[in-house]
Amino acid sequence: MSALQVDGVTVRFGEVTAVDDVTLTVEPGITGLIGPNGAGKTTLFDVVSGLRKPSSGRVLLDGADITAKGPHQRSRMGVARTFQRLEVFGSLSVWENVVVALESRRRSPKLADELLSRVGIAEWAGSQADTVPTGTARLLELARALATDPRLLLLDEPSSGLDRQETDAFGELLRQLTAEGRAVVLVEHDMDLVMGYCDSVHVLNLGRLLTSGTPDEIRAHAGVREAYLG
Ligand SMILES: Nc1ncnc2c1ncn2[C@@H]1O[C@H](COP(=O)(O)OP(=O)(O)OP(=O)(O)O)[C@@H](O)[C@H]1O
Repeated sequence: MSALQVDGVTVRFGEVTAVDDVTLTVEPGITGLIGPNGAGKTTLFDVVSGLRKPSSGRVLLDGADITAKGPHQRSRMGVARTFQRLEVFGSLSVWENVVVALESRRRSPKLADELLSRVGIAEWAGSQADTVPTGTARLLELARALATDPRLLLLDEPSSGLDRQETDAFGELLRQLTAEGRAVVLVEHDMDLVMGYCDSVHVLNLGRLLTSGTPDEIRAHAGVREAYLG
């Protein structure tokens, strides 16, 4: 059974159709969601995480229809998400940010150190969150998402702010997370990360699903090169 099914989802903002009858599945592993600016990637994440109700269509998590459920219910069901614009608590320390996320699930604060080590930012634990570099703040967002022990992890441009070496370490971390049975979906413009680490890729263009396939299939697809890869 697919971890996630998006079934005929359409989102309209007035005259603009941001997501246009998109049907796709996400299997356990790493899935890329790519496409030019304005293709509808973030809007689709909003629909999957429950922040936006689709104009039509359904969302299924492990086969169960969650379309009517709100973001908190989905979060409790195992959906976690990070944002393109960072959403950490700036006045709290890095460590406290993770503790807040753990406590929201009644999980032990003792897990915070382990999570910070896991994402590679343990040395920043005592720093105030709004003083750390962007790449570190992105990894903190990931640690906060992992604090909820998600089955489905939606990451919106997680590698921005990371250098090449950090991006590769990040890709390896994603592999470990999926080895634990989690499904990871990546909205990402860094094609080395997408092509190097994704098991499958969906391409959106102007709100529609252009194609889906393995990284090699996507690279070879003439329409994708024209619309996006250049
Ligand atoms: N709240 C909104 N109100 C009106 N239009 C919106 C809103 N949110 C998104 N849109 C429009 O919907 C379309 C899809 O936007 P979306 O942000 O989902 O694209 P994206 O693929 O995530 O782009 P990017 O790579 O630039 O983040 C765009 O035309 C955008 O202008």
